[in-house]
Amino acid sequence: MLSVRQITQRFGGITALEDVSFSIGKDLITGIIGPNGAGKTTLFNIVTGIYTPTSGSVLLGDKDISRLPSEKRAYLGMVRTFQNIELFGKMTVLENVMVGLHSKSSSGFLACAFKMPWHLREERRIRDNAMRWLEFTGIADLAQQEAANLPFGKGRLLEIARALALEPKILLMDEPAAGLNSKETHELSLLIRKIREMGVTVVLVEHDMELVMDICDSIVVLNLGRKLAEGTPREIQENPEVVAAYLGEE
Ligand SMILES: Nc1ncnc2c1ncn2[C@@H]1O[C@H](COP(=O)(O)OP(=O)(O)OP(=O)(O)O)[C@@H](O)[C@H]1O
Repeated sequence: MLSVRQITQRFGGITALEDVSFSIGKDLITGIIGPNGAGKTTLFNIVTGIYTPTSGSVLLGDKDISRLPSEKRAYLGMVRTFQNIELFGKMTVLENVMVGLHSKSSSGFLACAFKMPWHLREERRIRDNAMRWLEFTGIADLAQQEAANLPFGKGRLLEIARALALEPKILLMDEPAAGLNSKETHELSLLIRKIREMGVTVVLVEHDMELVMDICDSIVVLNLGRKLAEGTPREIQENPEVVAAYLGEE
């Protein structure tokens, strides 16, 4: 469904990625891992449209999206979450999810300004829909709290709720477990599985090896800008080259 073909990325004299190719299976959870400096963030930024690769392409189905900006990729069903949570602090938790839905709303400015009946109906529909995603991620009880007051782990769940409200086909997550304690990480693993069961393809860049091995159906390992291995968690754990790359890091 999503594939990268022969991606090379250079920054001046540094080659961050060289000739990286792989495909991501529909309705699966795919993890991208690798030691520090392997090129994971660079690859994530290319897939999500922040960087245009020096060469190579990103395909969604048959469509070459390598040069599409992030917001256009969102229209095609690719939505991302950030490692540094980006929420509207002054708004409530519920409003944070509603904001994303308003951008998809059909209700125009005048209808909104004059509070026309169809606008109010639309507003209620958006509110109910946003609430549904707060329930899905387990934070409905916090709907009326200011987002700035949320504990870190709940903020991460809110960011996931907001991304899901856009009804992505592919959810790309940048280190979703970063900063979470072990209980929160366990809850996150259950949530990511639930997202897959809903028929959403999940791609994550993640340092937490336990989480990756637990939830991923497929793993791509990068090392020094190249693809070192690709396979099931078991195949990756048993791959001597992968083990050596990680040991070399210590
Ligand atoms: N904007 C940039 N300009 C110059 N060099 C860069 C840039 N971004 C990344 N690099 C270099 O590219 C290489 C890969 O970096 P990248 O951040 O993608 O690795 P990573 O696997 O995400 O690492 P980490 O696990 O430490 O976050 C590194 O050598 C890095 O210094």
